[in-house]
Amino acid sequence: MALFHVRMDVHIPHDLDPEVRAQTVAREKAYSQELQRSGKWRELWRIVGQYSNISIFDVESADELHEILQGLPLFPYMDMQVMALTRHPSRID
Ligand SMILES: O=C(O)C[C@H]1C=CC(=O)O1
Repeated sequence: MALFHVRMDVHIPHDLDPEVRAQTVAREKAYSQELQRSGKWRELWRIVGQYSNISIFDVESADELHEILQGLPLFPYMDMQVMALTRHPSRID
């Protein structure tokens, strides 16, 4: 098990065909909800005032996370920052 904190900033071009945009966003939603149901996409939060999110992924490896992120329909329009997480020694649970 490996936990990762991911920030995704979405930059869809303003001149992208509105139908392509709507279809891509709909596919992104279905893809992310399937991964949430599987437990791999553990947290998904909107950053207030930005077309960005903070996510926590619970996956087997960095390679698996890479596959998941590359499979995002919005991947071509995103900047991402990934941080690998490990357990803090002061945690009590
Ligand atoms: O809206 C976003 O933050 C981008 C992306 C992440 C999940 C989803 O449904 O869309």
